[in-house]
Amino acid sequence: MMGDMTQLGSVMAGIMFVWAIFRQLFPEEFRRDFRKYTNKVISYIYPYVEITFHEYQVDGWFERSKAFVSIERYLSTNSSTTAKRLKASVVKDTESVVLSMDDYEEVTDEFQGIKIWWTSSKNFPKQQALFSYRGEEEKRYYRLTCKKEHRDIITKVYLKHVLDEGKAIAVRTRQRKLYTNNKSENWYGYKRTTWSHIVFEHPSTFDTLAMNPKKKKDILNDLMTFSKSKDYYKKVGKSWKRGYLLYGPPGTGKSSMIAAMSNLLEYDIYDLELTSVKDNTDLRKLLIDTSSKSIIVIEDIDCSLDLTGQRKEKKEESEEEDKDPVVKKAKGGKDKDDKGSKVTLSGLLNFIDGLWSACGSERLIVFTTNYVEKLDPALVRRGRMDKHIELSYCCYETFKVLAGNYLDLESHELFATISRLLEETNMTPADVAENLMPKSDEENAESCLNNLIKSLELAKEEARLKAVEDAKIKAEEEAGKKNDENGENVQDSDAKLGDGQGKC
Ligand SMILES: Nc1ncnc2c1ncn2[C@@H]1O[C@H](COP(=O)(O)OP(=O)(O)OP(=O)(O)O)[C@@H](O)[C@H]1O
Ligand SMILES: [Mg+2]
Repeated sequence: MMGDMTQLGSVMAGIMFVWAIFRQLFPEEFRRDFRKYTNKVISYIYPYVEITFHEYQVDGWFERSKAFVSIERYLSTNSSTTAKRLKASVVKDTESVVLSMDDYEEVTDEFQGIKIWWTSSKNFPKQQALFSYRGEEEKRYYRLTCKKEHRDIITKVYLKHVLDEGKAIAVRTRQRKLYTNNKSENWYGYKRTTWSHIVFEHPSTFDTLAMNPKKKKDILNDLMTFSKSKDYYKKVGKSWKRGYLLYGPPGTGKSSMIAAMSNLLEYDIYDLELTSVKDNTDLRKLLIDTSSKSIIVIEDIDCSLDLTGQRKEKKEESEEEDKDPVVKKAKGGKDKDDKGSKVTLSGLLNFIDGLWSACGSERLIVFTTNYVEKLDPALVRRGRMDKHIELSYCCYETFKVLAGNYLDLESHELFATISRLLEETNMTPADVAENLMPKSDEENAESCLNNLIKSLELAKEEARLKAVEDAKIKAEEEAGKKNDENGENVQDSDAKLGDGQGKC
């Protein structure tokens, strides 16, 4: 091929020379017709087909062409063994070095016995633009050359293979990211930066997550099934996404589970802080800027905004305010624009499953809350939040996983005492884990278990005292109410210790 190309180069140089003289002698119209016919003749005798892939497309000014990026990845494995001059670049935000062929290099590839030539090159701008976002830098491109008779197989089969393989390499080598949304007012500039990110490295996995094994298996199956169900979702006409609602007291493992999900499926995490989002339109922009294979998380959804079952009242209220400025003034005199976030419940519902939510695919949406009962039923209905997972106080099964993780223990004579105490009192997995962690070199597994027993006994005693205190207050209130009727104190019968309800 190189020999062929050199010969061809000399022929072309000759043609160019003749062309220069020709330009001087003949008028423009004549030259145009002549050029048309010469191109026809050259394409007839030139035995190759060339396809060019530019780095930036005309309509995708900021974004590198996806095809170009995939080809670059594909050739990075191929060219690093065959090209003589390579270009090394550290992929943005990762530590891996990617080798790609340098400009004006040529590598060959083989597909089903067909030889393909790839060259990398660049064009220089004809003139300097007055104003350009990317600067008027050179425009790089890859050019594929193959024999004319292989045109069909190359365009229909080989190119698909290159793009798919390039994408697969990107997935294999990428580092996962944890994104957070920037405040809406910081978005505008020459490039919209709706999300900022860091590399995501959280050690939580489904192995380290302590919970009822049956429940854990069920969640694992659900996630794995989801990740493999592209065709199924298409068949039933649903966009490929799934909503999870994680609820339970603080320290029961909701955030740890999100990290474990991300580690299991290798998805990025978009941690959405709703209070920083100006309005529903900005919420939609954020959604559009998320990628596939990701988990969109809204933590503590009950605290994020006032979304707690007041959809109708809020609508009526704001209609009333809009109609009557006096009412608005009376309600604090604030203009709507003065408020922090104007995201509404219906904006959030649309974010989850409105038309725009179908713009990406393979996405999980996860809400967490400590108070599930406070949420509007519309927000958590099946179809939006498909799976509701309760993470609860530590039970014996949960404790056994933690003892295995923290102390490498599968059994111990103290386990029976701990099991009984866990039934009698409520302690979060976070507190149990803290007690199981050795605090000095002198501590061993047994002393850690004893620390836990002491803490559980203390928690039990505290719960008992609190229950007595609550009962006393309640009785006094009841007595106050009934004082005029019969003057008797009502004995409280509701005082309960941690009764192990809602565990596992
Ligand atoms: N189920 C669990 N399995 C393993 N570790 C846990 C579990 N629950 C809590 N922990 C430990 O406690 C710490 C706090 O847990 P996590 O942040 O996941 O709780 P959370 O439910 O998200 O709490 P919050 O409601 O306050 O956000 C974790 O770093 C982890 O070490
Ligand atoms: Mg949390």
